Amino acid sequence: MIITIDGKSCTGKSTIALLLSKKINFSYINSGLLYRAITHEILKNKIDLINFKNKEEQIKLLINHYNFDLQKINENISIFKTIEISKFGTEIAKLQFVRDKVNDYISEINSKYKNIIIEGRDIGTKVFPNADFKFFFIADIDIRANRLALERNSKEINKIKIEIQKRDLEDENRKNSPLKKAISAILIDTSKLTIEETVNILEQHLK
Ligand SMILES: Nc1ncnc2c1ncn2[C@@H]1O[C@H](COP(=O)(O)OP(=O)(O)OP(=O)(O)O)[C@@H](O)[C@H]1O
Ligand SMILES: Nc1ccn([C@@H]2O[C@H](COP(=O)(O)O)[C@@H](O)[C@H]2O)c(=O)n1
Repeated sequence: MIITIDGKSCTGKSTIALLLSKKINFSYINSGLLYRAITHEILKNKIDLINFKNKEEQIKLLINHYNFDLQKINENISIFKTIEISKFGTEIAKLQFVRDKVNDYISEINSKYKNIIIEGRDIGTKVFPNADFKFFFIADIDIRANRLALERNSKEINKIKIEIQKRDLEDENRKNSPLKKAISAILIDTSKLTIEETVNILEQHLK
């Protein structure tokens, strides 16, 4: 069985996907982390991502030789969650060859597991349009900004709000696999829900 969770930034996709996967004993893929890992690799190789349009061939060459190491990625989540990687990750995710690299890897993992939860932006629309269950998360922007500020231990709520809004806008308006709700996806507004309540609601839908 394939369960997909897509939605806007900071709506709780990865938190809920991880907890639900443990509760119902499913495997779990956080596709955003894969985009972040590629972005980290590019920055590590000193490719300047400001105005990277003329560096696409260089990036393509690097990505061709890059192999995802899920264990290493999961051990270094905090490194991938920086503001810099969040910002450039959204730019890098616009490139179709990057999306192909991530989606090929997702397909490879999926082929090894019977039951899986995958979260991201285009999983229910593009990657697994025939998934068994699809969810789409939304939440009030102020609540999302407060949640991320809490996570980062920051008081810069307004700055964080602008950062999230910018990422949503870029994800929704890009040409390749834009963020949008699949028609068959169940809409979940996490604004007033606790983490536990959200997990329980999803579990109820699966019954
Ligand atoms: N229902 C909730 N109530 C309170 N806090 C929540 C809730 N859901 C998630 N959070 C918190 O909000 C923050 C963002 O959640 P999370 O990283 O899971 O979102 P996301 O949608 O995966 O974000 P992104 O796509 O940007 O990676 C986390 O600190 C998480 O603990
Ligand atoms: N399926 C996906 C998942 C993510 N992205 C892009 O990657 C960025 C980082 O993802 P997070 O979920 O970790 O925030 C995100 O802002 C998207 O631009 C994507 O395009 N498709």
